[in-house]
Amino acid sequence: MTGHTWLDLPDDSPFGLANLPYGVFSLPDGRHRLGVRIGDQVLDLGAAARATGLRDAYLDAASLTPLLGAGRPVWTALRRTVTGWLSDPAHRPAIEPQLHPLAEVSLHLPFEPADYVDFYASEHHAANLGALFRPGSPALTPNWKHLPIGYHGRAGSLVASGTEVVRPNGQRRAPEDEAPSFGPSRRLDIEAEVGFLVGAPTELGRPVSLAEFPEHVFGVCLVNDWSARDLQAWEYVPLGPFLGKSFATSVSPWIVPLEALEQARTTPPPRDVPLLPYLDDQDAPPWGLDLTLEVRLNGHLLSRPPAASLYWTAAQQLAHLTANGARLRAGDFFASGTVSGPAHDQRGSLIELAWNGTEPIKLPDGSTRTFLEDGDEVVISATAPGPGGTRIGLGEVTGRILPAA
Ligand SMILES: O=C(O)/C=C/C(=O)CC(=O)CC(=O)O
Ligand SMILES: [Ca+2]
Ligand SMILES: [Mg+2]
Repeated sequence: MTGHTWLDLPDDSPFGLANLPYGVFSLPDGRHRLGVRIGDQVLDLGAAARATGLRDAYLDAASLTPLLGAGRPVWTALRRTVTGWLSDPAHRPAIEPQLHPLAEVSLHLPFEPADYVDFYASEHHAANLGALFRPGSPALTPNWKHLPIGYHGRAGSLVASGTEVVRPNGQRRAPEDEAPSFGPSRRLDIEAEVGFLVGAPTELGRPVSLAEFPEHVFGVCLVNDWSARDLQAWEYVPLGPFLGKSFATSVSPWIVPLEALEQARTTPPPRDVPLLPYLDDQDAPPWGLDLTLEVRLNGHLLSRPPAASLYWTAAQQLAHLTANGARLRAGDFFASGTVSGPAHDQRGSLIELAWNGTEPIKLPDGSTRTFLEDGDEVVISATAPGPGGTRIGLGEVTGRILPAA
């Protein structure tokens, strides 16, 4: 799948032929179109199909959702077609006019979200949050190593990267407060996560096995699960996260196909307890992913969370999500949970990096942060190993904080 492109592109481009991520873009006419990123350009898929005589209704859609529903054989054939367009010089006259510089297009949320689930796959993150939210109790709850814990998020609050995030208002009660009050969150945080886009639907009642993961998951992107820690800490017992996380969840614009992450696949950490058969991946092909995330606040690198350290894989999360027969729909989306590695500079949230406000982070401009301030901009990016020592780019998910309404 690598080979050479007729485009003028360095061999080590993170957006070369080995990647070819999908997104949705618009030109000044405002119409949403499907695109594939190659280098710093976007190929208009619908226009390329027309120019080459390919009749494929999925490519004329305004979102990825119809293509998602078509399933793995269609995804594989399309990837082969696009690779041919960009590598065979015979296609150049038809394809080249359908390329647009990235700087001249607007990027959008590339799918219509169906359901959204957020998991909790990092042992390091779970142990840190356990220590901060539940001091005196064991760091991990008794179920943690037996099942991938998750909660249903708010699909309608998924937003495109670059969408400004208004500081949420809500109820909060600090330990020293006698009663709760209503107002702007004072503890606004980020969570650096990996997102997984479904893909081929299932019928109600049919679980998806570990082995079926690639038949149902189309690709991978980046997520910032903005979290108001003060709202969360007061509201979450006993039903879990609610308004503290449902005001905005930012999604990166490029969905990297699973095929592009073949070299990134890795064995997850050793399991400490035997797993029930539907989750036991000892003898299954591994779905750990060696993605290195980078979290920047106002341009300053805060941390490099390693997704390879996640205890639960996305294949296990999907198997668990459907174990009760819950069905999948095209546009379902799930996130890994905050990616935090064992080291301090691998933590994926500010509550961990600044240890609940007790160890403020120093920024190069001389200021410090415990949580986000109005005007702060957060950028989460990632790369993965690609063929022949190259890197696959996942792009970035960005957002800036606006003052509360
Ligand atoms: O431990 C808790 O009560 C809460 C944890 C989180 O806020 C994390 C969450 O959203 C799941 C994750 O991203 O890992
Ligand atoms: Ca989260
Ligand atoms: Mg829903």
